[in-house]
Amino acid sequence: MADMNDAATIWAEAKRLLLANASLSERYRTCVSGLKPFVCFDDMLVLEAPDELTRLTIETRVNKEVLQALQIASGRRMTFVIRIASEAPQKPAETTTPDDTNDAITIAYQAQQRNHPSTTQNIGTPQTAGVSQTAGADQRPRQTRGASQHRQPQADLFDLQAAEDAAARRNPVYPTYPADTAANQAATNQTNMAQPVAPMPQTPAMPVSTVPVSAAPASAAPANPANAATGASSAFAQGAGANPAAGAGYEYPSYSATPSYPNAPLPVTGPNEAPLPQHADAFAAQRAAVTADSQATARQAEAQAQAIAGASNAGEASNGAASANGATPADGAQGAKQQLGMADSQTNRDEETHLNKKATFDTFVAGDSNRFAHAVAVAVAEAPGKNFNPLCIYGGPGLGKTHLLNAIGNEALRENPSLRVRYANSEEFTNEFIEAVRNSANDPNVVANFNRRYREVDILLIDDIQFLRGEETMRQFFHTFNALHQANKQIVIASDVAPKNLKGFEQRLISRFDSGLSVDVRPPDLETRIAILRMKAQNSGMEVPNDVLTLIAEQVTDNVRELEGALTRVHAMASLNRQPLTRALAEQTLQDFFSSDVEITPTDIITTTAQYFQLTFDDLVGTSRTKNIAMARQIAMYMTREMTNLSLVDVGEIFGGRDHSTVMHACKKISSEMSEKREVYNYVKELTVMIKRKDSSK
Ligand SMILES: Nc1ncnc2c1ncn2[C@@H]1O[C@H](COP(=O)(O)OP(=O)(O)OP(=O)(O)O)[C@@H](O)[C@H]1O
Repeated sequence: MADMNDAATIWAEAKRLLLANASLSERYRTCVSGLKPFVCFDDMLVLEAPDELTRLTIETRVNKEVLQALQIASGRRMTFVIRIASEAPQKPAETTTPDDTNDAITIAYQAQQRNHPSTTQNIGTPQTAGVSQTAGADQRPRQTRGASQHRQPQADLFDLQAAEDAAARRNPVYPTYPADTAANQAATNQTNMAQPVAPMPQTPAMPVSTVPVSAAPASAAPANPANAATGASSAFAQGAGANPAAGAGYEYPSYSATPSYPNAPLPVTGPNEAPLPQHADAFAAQRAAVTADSQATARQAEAQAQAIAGASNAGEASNGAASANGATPADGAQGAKQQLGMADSQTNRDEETHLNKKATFDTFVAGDSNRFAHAVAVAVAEAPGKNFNPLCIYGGPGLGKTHLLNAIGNEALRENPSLRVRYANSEEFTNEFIEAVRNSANDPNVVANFNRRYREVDILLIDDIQFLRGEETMRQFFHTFNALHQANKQIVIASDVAPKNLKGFEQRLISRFDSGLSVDVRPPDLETRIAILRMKAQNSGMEVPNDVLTLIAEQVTDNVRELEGALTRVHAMASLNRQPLTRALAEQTLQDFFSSDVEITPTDIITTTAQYFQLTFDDLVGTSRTKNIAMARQIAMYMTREMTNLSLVDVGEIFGGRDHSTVMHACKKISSEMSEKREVYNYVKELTVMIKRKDSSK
C-alpha cells in the first residue's frame, strides 16, 4: 500500500542517520542529501534522485548504508529503489537497457529475471520503468551490482563535468566499494547466470558524456595529485613511490628551462648514417643463436619431460627422471624460481598468487571496445567456476587482456580472501614445468609440487597462452586444464587470437577452450582513450589539461600501452622544463613520435641505440652488466616495447633470451626516469628521432 507520509518520515530519519555517519565521504553525503522520498510500497521505499550519477553512486557505493539506515528508521527490513526526478536533466544512463541484448549485464539481468522473478516483479526492467531496482540485502542480484559498481568510476572519467567537479571538490575520485553484507553474500550465492553459448557478440554502443571533449575548458584538470594518491581504490596511485612526480609535494628537479638537443653522449656516427650492416648481421645471427639455443633447450627439456610424462600426469615424479641429467640451462634463463623472484621485486606482483595487485577493475576503463569482456570478467570474479568457464580473453597487443586477468584474480580475492588464485603467463608455466622436470632427479616431489601449484587452485589465470610450446608442456597443461575444469574451478586464458586460431595447439585443447566463452578486446574508441588517459593521469598525480588528453588520444589509436607511453612523454617534457603542459608543447613533443608510418624493427632500434651510446649491437643483446651498457640496453628495451608491437616475451628473447620480467622492469624504470632525469628523457627523445629518420631513409 502506497503511503506518502510514511515515505517522508522514514526517509527523514534514515537521511539523518546517514548524514551523521562519519564513514561516509562528503561526496556520498551530498548524494544522500540530493535524494527525496517519493512513495513507500510496504517494505519498499521509492526515492527520487536529481540525476543518474547520484542514483548510481547511491546504488553502487552507499547501498549497504542506506539499507541499514532504513532498517533502523523503520524498525523493519526495507528495500529501496531510486527513480530519476522527472524535471531533472538526465545524463545518459550508464546501465544497459533491455535492448542491449548482447550485453552481459542484460544477459545476467534476464537470467536473473528468469531464475528469480520475485526480485524484480514490482518494478519492471530498470531503465524502461524509469525506476531502477536496488534490491534489498537479501535480493540484490550480484551481477547487476558488480557490473554497475565497476562502471561508476567511469562515469567520472567519461564525463568532463564530473571530472571537473571531482577536481574542484578535491575528493578522491574512486572511493572504495562498500563491503558486502552477509545477506548480500547470500543473495549472491543464489544468483545463477545463464551461460551464453555464442562467441563474442557485437557490443552495444556505450552512452558517454554529452559534453564534447574538445569544448572542454582547460580548467577541467584532473584531481589534485595528492587527492588522486589518496583515493582508496586508486591502485595506480599507490605506485607513486616509483615516480616521485606522482607524490604530493614533489619538487621537480631544477633543470634549465630549455632542452638542449642533441644530447647524445658523443655518438660516433651521425644520425643519418646507415645502420651498421655487421650489427644487423650480428642481430640476425644472435637471434638465430637464441632461437636455436632455446629450441635446443626446449628439446632437451621436452625429452626429459617425456621421460617422466606418465608419472608427472599422475602427480608423481618418477626416478626415471634421472635422464634429466646433463641438461643445459637456456642462455639467460636463470631458472623459473629466480626469474619469478625477480619479477616479484620488480613489479607489483603478489608473491603467492603472482597477481599484479595494481591491475584491478577500479583501474580499468570500460568502453565499447571492451565492455563485454569487462562485464564478463566482473561476473567471473564474482562467481568463479560457475559461469563462463573457461573464459578466453583475446585481442591485440596492449589492449588490456593482462589487466583483466589480474583484475579477475584481485577482485575474486577481495570478495573471498580464502580463494586460491594463481596467475602465470605461458612462459612461466613452461619454465616451471621444465625446471620441475629437471630437478625431479634430485627431488622426486618437485613435479608433484608443480602440479599442486597449478591444479589445487580455485582460479587459474594463464596469460599469453599462444606462447605455450612443447609437446609435453602442452600435455601437462591439458591435464591441468582437465583437473581444474572437472572440479568446477575457474580457468581464464588470454591470447592474441581467438582460441580456434591458436597455432600449434591440439584440437582437443582448442575445443575445450571453445566450450566456455570467448570475448575479445578491441582498440578503444576516442572517448575511451581519453577516459583511460584521464585515469592514468589522475592516478599518477599528473595535471594534464583536457585538450592535451584529447590530442594524445587522437594520435595513439591502437594500443593502450602506447597511449600511456605518449602521456609519459608529454608529461615528462613539461615537468623537466617546468613549463605548463599545453597542447602546443604536447604537439611538439609528440611530433617525432607520430611522424612515421613505416614499420620499425628491433634491429633498427638496437642498431641505432648502440651507435648512439658508442656501443656495439652485441653489447646490447649480451650479458654485460656494466652500468652504461645496462642503461643503454634498458632504453633500447623500452623503445622496442614502445615502437613495435612485440610482447615482453618477444623483446626478452631478442635481447639475449632475457626473461619478460627483466623487460618489464626496464620499461618501468625508463618510463619513470624520463620524468626525473633530463638526460634520460633526451636520450629517448633523440633516439626516437634518429630511429624514425633512419627508417624513412631506407
Ligand atoms: N581499458 C583499460 N583501462 C585502463 N588501462 C588499460 C586498459 N587497457 C589497457 N590498459 C593498460 O594498458 C597497458 C597494457 O595493457 P595489458 O598489458 O593488459 O595489455 P595486453 O592486452 O595484455 O597486451 P599484450 O598482449 O601485449 O601483453 C597496461 O598498463 C594496462 O593497465
